[in-house]
Amino acid sequence: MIRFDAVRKSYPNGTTAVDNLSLELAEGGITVLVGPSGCGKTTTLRMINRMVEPTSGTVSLRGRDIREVNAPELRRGIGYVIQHAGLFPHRTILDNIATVPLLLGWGKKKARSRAAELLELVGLPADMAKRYPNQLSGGQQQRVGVARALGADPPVLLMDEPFSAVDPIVRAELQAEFIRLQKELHKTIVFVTHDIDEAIKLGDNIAVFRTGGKLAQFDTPERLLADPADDFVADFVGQDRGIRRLSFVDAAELPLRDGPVLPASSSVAEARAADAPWVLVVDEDRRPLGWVAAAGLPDTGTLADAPLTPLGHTFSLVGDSARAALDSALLSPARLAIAVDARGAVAGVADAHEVSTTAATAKRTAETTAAEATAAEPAESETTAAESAESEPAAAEPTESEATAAEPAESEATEPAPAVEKSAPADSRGGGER
Ligand SMILES: Nc1ncnc2c1ncn2[C@@H]1O[C@H](COP(=O)(O)OP(=O)(O)OP(=O)(O)O)[C@@H](O)[C@H]1O
Repeated sequence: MIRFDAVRKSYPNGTTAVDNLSLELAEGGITVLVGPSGCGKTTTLRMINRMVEPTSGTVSLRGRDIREVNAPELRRGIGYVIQHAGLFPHRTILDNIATVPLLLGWGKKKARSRAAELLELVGLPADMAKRYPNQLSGGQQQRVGVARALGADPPVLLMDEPFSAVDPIVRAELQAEFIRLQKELHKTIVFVTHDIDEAIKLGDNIAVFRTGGKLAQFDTPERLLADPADDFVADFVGQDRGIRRLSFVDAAELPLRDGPVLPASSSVAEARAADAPWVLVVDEDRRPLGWVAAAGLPDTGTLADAPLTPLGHTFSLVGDSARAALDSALLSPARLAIAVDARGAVAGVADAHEVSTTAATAKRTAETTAAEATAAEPAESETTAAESAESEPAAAEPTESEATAAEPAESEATEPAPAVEKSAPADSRGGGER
């Protein structure tokens, strides 16, 4: 969908913002660009909608060199979301969202009805339509920013640290909402963040950049965690990557042991015979009721008479990850994770060590799957290469600073969506906000 071929961007002051970048971004997926401050993430993103022109190399969209497409036309198909949302302060929320449809000449009625749909799509109540941006919280404004970028239903969305300016709780909500939206919309999204946790949570693929604008690794989150290309990437993804990786291991792959698991009708003598510090007590359908400590067993009777300690969390063999199993083990009074099947019946137990040592096997699984997927991918389209070869050489373009300065925000249907008002410093280099 989006392809960088040997792309370089350097500035007259000698800074190389992006150095020899070759990268292919899949259609309909989220690619996250991540790395330390100043490593070239934003520059890379802005080269996709021609807010920044490469010094050399080629960026292509669906096989077409983007220099062949005039910038306004290109941007019509590319939504753009920035930190702080960059909303127009003197326009209502509805009119903010309707910006791009209006610029495209949809007519007020149709544009506003589309905006109302989008307001709902991003999870905001209809009565917010008439408010102004300063009457919304940061998280709500950010949702409006996303809605506005989706105005003309662009196939591509560029998002530059869209959730960085809100507190961690709102941020987690926005991320969850974003994942839900993407499941519905299947946009091709390029997402910039400096936060590796956010990258792992959201990315189908992650490009890790190092200072100097060099690509350090481009991989799925699973492979990034399992097999960092070098010390820089290993450091960047963090010391706890082993634990993070468990999120990508299906709980159904974990080895389980049988117990001790006993029905509440079992005798105390049977529980003692199990010779374990804790016994898991289940009902007649094997649904877990609680733990009983060997030390707390009554002298006689059944387990129904024994004092039960609450279970903590169980994990499901259907849909949960090994990470949920690890949490379950660590939070369990017996230090054992309880696996339940689709009916909620106990399938077995595992301790934290058993869960975490599956990482080694899981690593092989993830690698094999990735290798198989790569092998199965069709070769690059011949037509694409031919089309590029036949195309006219691109005309000389204004520099990005000229282009940005010269384009008044609301002048035409050609601004990157959303357009940035002249007064809004959020996305301007001189504004010092980023
Ligand atoms: N117009 C410019 N003139 C000179 N240098 C620039 C210009 N724009 C960006 N740079 C430099 O290029 C490098 C990459 O900048 P870029 O904004 O792409 O990094 P980033 O990874 O997005 O950083 P951050 O996470 O801090 O936003 C930085 O060193 C930056 O100072």
